[in-house]
Amino acid sequence: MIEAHNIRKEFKTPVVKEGRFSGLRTLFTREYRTKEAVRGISFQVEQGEFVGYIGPNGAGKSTTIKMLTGILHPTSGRVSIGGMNPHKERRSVVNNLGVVFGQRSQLWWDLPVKDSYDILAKMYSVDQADKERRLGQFAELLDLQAFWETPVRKLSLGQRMRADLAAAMLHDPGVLFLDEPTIGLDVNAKRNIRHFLKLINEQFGKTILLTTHDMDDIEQLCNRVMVINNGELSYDGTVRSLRDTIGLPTLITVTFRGPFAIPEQFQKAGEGSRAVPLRVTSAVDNTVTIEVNRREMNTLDIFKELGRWGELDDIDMEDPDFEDVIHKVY
Ligand SMILES: Nc1ncnc2c1ncn2[C@@H]1O[C@H](COP(=O)(O)OP(=O)(O)OP(=O)(O)O)[C@@H](O)[C@H]1O
Repeated sequence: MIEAHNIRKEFKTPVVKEGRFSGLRTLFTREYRTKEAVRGISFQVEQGEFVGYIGPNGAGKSTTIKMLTGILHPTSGRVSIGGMNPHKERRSVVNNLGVVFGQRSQLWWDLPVKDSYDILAKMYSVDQADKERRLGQFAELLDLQAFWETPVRKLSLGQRMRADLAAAMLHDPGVLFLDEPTIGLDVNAKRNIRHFLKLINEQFGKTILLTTHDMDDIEQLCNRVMVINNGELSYDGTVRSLRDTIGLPTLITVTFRGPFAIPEQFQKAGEGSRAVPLRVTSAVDNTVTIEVNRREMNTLDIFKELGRWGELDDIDMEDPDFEDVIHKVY
């Protein structure tokens, strides 16, 4: 469906001169600096997948998306969407593509929301019946009626994002590229957008590539995540196995009823404590905090081990925050 085969992108930027008349000299300079923004990336996204594409600022995400949408031409390598080259067969590819940029709208700023849909329907040759049927559906799912007549510039950010999503879906594309669709939104608005995205992926079978800095978006929506770092793919797999690969510890807080004894090999700063999968990090009164690597010890064994220390009253387990996992990859 979406295919990138060893794509690279180099940008050549003029070297800015220092000193007096620097601007003028830069204008006539022949010196260029080459920046390799994407350094030979390959991946394949199948129909109906929901894939997260993440990486630190400047890693090359937008450059990749621009190559996939045909806005930029790869310096080398090959891209195809539904078997077509987005640069050469732009018209056909665009008909099957919806794009949402959280940072800017594709709607007409001064026009009422509904007028933008009229223009887009004409641009994509969507007939009247299809337009009305789809808008009816989106109006319900995204609650668009409340601001149907409002000029786009007067919409709240959450409303604007909902209006933009409907716009991207109006011509019923099979593939969606979403760039930060929840940026700046409050908890409720994020939840609504995520609910809609999940629905169009699961019920309508849309293939979605999502770029975001919000790790909750990734955890809640994506089956698969690709991490780009300094222009190269550093991970491509499930969110679950990314957690496992990184192997950050799960935090366990256990309260004992009555006396308990921590075996020496699990004690806080005990020599060799690094070698065991379970380490006590603090013990205050009857409450003990423990770090455990779940790759090395399963839940049942953890419970059995703790049961040997004393009579258990309460246990709380906290898996590592996905945000922390990602920091490890970056
Ligand atoms: N038109 C351009 N000309 C020169 N350099 C560019 C151009 N576009 C991007 N770059 C450079 O390429 C690198 C990758 O940029 P890109 O915008 O793809 O990163 P990103 O992962 O999308 O970052 P962010 O999360 O900040 O949006 C950066 O170093 C950026 O400065």
